[in-house]
Amino acid sequence: MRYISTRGEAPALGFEDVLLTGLATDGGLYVPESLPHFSVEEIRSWRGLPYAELAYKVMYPFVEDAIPADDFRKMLGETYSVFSHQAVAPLVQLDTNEWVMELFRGPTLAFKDFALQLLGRLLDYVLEKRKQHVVIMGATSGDTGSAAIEGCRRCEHVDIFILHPYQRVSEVQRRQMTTVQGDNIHNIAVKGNFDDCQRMVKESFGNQSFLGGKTQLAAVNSINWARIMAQIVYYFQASLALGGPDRSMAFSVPTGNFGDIFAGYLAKKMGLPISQLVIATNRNDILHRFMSGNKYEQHQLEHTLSPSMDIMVSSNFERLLFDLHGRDGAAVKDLLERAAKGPVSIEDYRWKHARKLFDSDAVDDKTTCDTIRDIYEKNEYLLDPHTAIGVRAARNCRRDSTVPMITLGTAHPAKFPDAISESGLVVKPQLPAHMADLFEREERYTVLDNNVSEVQGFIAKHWKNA
Ligand SMILES: Cc1ncc(COP(=O)(O)O)c(C=O)c1O
Ligand SMILES: N[C@@H](CCOP(=O)(O)O)C(=O)O
Repeated sequence: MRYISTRGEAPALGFEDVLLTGLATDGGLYVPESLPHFSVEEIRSWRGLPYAELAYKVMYPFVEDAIPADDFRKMLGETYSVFSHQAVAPLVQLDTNEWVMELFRGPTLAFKDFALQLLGRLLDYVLEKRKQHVVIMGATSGDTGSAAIEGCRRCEHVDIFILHPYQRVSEVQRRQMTTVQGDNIHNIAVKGNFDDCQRMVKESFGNQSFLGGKTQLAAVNSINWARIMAQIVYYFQASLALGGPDRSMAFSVPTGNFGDIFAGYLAKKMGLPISQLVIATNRNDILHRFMSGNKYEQHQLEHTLSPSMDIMVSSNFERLLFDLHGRDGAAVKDLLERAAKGPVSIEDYRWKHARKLFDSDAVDDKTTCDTIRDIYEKNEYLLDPHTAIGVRAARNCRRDSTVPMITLGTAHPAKFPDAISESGLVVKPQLPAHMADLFEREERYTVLDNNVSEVQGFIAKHWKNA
């Protein structure tokens, strides 16, 4: 399998290099040159497989040139054995044909564990083979950071630098990152927002001279293709559990960086019958505004009760734009260069095609709280604020009530106690046993200005062999 850049100028790469490269040298994102396609018969034959084996079936075509089958199976077995539920991604029913898929049963309680537990193992495997070192540089609005640290901290050949927006992640999220001790783990609180952190990461990938040529950067954000690849699997899992592929499914996806829903779009292209994909955003609703009116325009970022989705520059949207533009990298490059300067639109027929692929909704804090409260009162089930946005959008956008609607449950409610109490509930979501002493653990992080040179200088000084 070869991977090509969405901006059309970087060299095509194989899986190993894509894994290590993160962002393409032309500033684009890597996507597979072509996708595997599975027949209904083949997908049906996967019913009842354990999650790790299903993951093997779905993902192996993407990695087969780089990793022998037995090695990949072993990695997947280890990856999904650390989840706390036997089903790995269990489904919870809210109402007739309405479900939440709990993607927060991994070690750091968010959907990021599905990909980052695997990414750590993939990096270890490839770096050990190559006897190579990398510096991981990642941006987080709260969940990617802890999942990346947990997934990669035991890798021998990495140093990890995670940038989070200072005072803009929940206390649980911050502590999940800053209390992990290790000489190769560095948390940086940037006096800015998530978009600033992500911009610094992308700029640093574009010019890595600050590392003095002694090592290279690797990505843990969903700019790394391996992240998206691992997130495709649970769409198959949910569908198979509810009668797919012999019936169609609808999914509602709490959306920020557009990685998770892009994985759903790929699952559909790979043959999974999906009749509806709902983009569910908070008030940082650039994607909903684009879907509603064909205007892609950045507004001032708002701080909401769903901080992990406080994102305006949605990285993976570029991967969709690439497809919408017939995989014309030059057109995507031109569009995104113009989008950095002001509002842009795309040709009407392309936009209409996007609207056939996705529905969308934006949910404000009050409605998020109302949804958390309503579902708790009716179902005695506690939603985190991101999942609540997904459930609300699912209800608002649903096209066919006979089709199962599955909202991706992206985080555990215990990560966001403020949103739960804001919704008027007195119930206190409990952290699981392995995190019971989180508030007693010692924290370690460095606060830096919103300045890329300062951040790069810090990394250059602190990585192991600097
Ligand atoms: C809890 C939670 N829900 C939803 C999202 C949005 O996912 P994506 O960025 O893949 O759109 C994020 C952040 O990525 C998240 O941390
Ligand atoms: N919500 C994310 C933001 C980063 O998204 P990613 O999927 O590109 O890593 C977070 O919690 O950090």
